[in-house]
Amino acid sequence: MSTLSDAYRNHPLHPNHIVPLDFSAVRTMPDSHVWQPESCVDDISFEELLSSPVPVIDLADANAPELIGQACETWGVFQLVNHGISLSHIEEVEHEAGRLFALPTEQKLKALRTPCGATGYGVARITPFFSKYMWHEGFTIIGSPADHVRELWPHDHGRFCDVMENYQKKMKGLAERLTRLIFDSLKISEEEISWLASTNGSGGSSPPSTASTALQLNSYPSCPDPNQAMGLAPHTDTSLLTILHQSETNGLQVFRPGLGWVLVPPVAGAFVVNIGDILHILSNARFPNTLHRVVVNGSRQRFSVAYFYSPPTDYVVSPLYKGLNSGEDNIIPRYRSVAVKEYIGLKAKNLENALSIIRT
Ligand SMILES: C=C1C[C@]23C[C@@]1(O)CC[C@H]2[C@@]12CCC[C@@](C)(C(=O)O1)[C@H]2[C@@H]3C(=O)O
Ligand SMILES: O=C(O)CCC(=O)C(=O)O
Ligand SMILES: [Fe+2]
Repeated sequence: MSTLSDAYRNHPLHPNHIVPLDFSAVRTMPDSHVWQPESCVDDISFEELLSSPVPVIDLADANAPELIGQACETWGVFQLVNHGISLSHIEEVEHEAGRLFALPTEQKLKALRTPCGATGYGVARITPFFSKYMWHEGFTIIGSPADHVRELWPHDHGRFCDVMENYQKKMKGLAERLTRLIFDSLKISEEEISWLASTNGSGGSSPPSTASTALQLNSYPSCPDPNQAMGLAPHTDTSLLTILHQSETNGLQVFRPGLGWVLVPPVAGAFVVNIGDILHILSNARFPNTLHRVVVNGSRQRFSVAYFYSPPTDYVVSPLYKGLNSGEDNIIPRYRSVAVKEYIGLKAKNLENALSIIRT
């Protein structure tokens, strides 16, 4: 069975598209990082934001399944509170991420992602598609980060690894729970998603889930001219769904057609859940794959931690949603079937057109 790392191995990156800037040494904006003004600031006003906020859903609320279904359909993104993962666990992850990004640049470069690799320190994978660089550095983890982290802290890598591995386990449980709720709202049966582990909480032994998952630590250093910079350029996630925690500094914006860029305000302990391309395909385009970006700050460094959850890379994705009522049955599939690994390859070559290539 192939893995997420295998899926990226066939799409090597140019070395120029791996190494982040040494942000600690920068006092003025290098031209390589200056974006056209119109691509940076055109977010909606505070008043508009108040009248159209990204939904915040309490997972302990009896209506949560219905509210999640609605949010997926209208926004493709929502904030989740009362999800059962304690703030102290999240803060531990942020603390370790902060420790990593605070290392001197030459130290961080010891954990640099290789051109054919999927994990380690480096710029965002979408970098080659833009003529300017982003004000961002990242660290990607798939499973155990030990190989990279040993290079960073030869005598003291255990704590970082434990925290990240433990967090991935928690995220996986939450991702499975959300996936079940979401598929339920689409009237897609468990049999059609056999790759999803049956963690029914009854204590019985259950088959291991083979979902593809990755944890991405993001750092957006404070920037001498935030209006000219881009933290993370507009993109959709490839995943089925992404569960993100953002530190207390504003930065994440989602694009709402007809409205513009809408801030997703940080809520302590909340997760931002957003629909990725794979769920957009599975839902036969009923759920939008939310376009989002990150703007940066003039005085504060911002961190976020994103957990990407997808079916196994060999799984063939096709529109499973056939309508909620029998009258709607057999609605026309908007996309052809595509294996997860094939889709990753299409996106690695055509960031913006991957979905149109598989459109029927
Ligand atoms: C599983 C993954 C999704 C991701 C590529 C990756 O291998 C790990 C990094 C992820 C990330 C984070 C920043 C935005 C993004 C588009 C990118 O460039 O790297 C996503 C990728 C994705 O969703 O395709
Ligand atoms: O930093 C953020 O808030 C968003 C990060 C993101 O979009 C990603 O990692 O894909
Ligand atoms: Fe993203």
